[in-house]
Amino acid sequence: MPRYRTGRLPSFAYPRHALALLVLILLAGCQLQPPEPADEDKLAIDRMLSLIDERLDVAPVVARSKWNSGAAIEAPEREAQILGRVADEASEAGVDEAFAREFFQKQFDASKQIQRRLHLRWVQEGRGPFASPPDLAEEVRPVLDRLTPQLIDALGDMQRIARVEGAGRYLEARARVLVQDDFDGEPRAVALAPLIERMAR
Ligand SMILES: O=C(O)C(=O)C[C@]1(C(=O)O)C=C[C@@H](O)C=C1
Repeated sequence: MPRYRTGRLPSFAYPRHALALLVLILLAGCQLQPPEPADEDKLAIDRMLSLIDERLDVAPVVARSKWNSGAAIEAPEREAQILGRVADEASEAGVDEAFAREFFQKQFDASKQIQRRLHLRWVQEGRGPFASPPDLAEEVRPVLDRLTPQLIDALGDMQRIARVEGAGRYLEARARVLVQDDFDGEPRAVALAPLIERMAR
């Protein structure tokens, strides 16, 4: 005897499968939407990145000044002077001193990378001196000094939002837009490393 399907099974079971499938799709959708920091935190990250960019932008000016004067790219006494100030101001602003020092050391390293690469390029080009480059002590270093307290302030914000989910991912994506880098992204990666290491993805 043929067994007849009653028709109950499809009308009962398929809607349940469809519902389960819908729930799975919705859950997958939730997983595909990575968490994003709040607008206020995004603004703080953008400000930090713009300051890093501004600081890196001074490196070619330093390079031109040193090209003319023949001064060494590495200036350890100047780094020590900045780091001393950074330590004082960071502790006043409630920023972890080791974090602030590491951050500024990486900004020096990124600047030196840019300066070395430019000098190498100018050697290869057989470049002569630049016409009236700015004075390092009188004109260029004061620009960097004005950025120092602003960067420390921004580091305080980064410390506060370091555990915000998605902050690190947002920072990395925005860095490609806000921090220019004419050297294969290497100096930029160096400058950003202390932040990327600490920010939750
Ligand atoms: O002031 C200089 O001589 C620079 O080259 C700039 C800078 C900096 O980024 O502040 C970079 C490298 C030096 O070792 C010291 C300081």
